[in-house]
Amino acid sequence: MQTTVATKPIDRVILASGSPRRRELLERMGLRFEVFPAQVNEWEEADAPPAELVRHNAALKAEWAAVRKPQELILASDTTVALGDEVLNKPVDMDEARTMLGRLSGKTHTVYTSIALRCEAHNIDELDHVTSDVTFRLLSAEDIERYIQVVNPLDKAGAYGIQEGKEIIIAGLDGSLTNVMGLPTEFLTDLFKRLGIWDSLSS
Ligand SMILES: Cc1cn([C@H]2C[C@H](O)[C@@H](COP(=O)(O)OP(=O)(O)OP(=O)(O)O)O2)c(=O)[nH]c1=O
Repeated sequence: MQTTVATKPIDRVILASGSPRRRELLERMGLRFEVFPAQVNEWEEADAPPAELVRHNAALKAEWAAVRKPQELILASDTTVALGDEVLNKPVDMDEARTMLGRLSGKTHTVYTSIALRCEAHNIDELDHVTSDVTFRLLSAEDIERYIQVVNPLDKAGAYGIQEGKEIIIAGLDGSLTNVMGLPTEFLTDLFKRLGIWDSLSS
């Protein structure tokens, strides 16, 4: 005899991320959510195509959570910085952070953040990415030292956070600020509305 399992309505998001910025941005959106950080080995090659890299990593994180919580709506993301043809991920130490900030100095780079949304029970499987262009001020060695004293660069792609100490490093932004911080909230709002689940997540 076949048994059918009742499908649970979508009433919250499972954020498959350990990033405090993603949590904060989701809180600001006013949605019901729980945090369930995915434990995966991310693809981090410097010469990988950035769009493919962030999409691959978000899909990996979403998959990790979706197999463990097939009834839930899983949200996963990945952020990276692309300077020309090169991908700058999180620096491994302070020296690499200094080098990354020196390379970004006086230039415009592109920040890529992907969004993977999965719900096995409701057949939701969405994968996309958003880009923003960020221009750095011309930084002296003193500016870089001052910056890494006020901001921990080690847990951030490109060794900087646009949300912290931006007066030291940022000259301009073209695109979404929340995308640079790790979760493009405008894009996400539109996606939830398109899927018809915004009201059930926020009410
Ligand atoms: C460029 C930039 C990145 N970042 C952060 C966002 C991401 O948290 C981090 C990039 O690493 P990610 O691998 O995208 O995320 P994470 O490891 O912090 O969290 P998880 O994999 O569990 O979801 O860099 C900022 O906070 N501000 C910025 O301006």
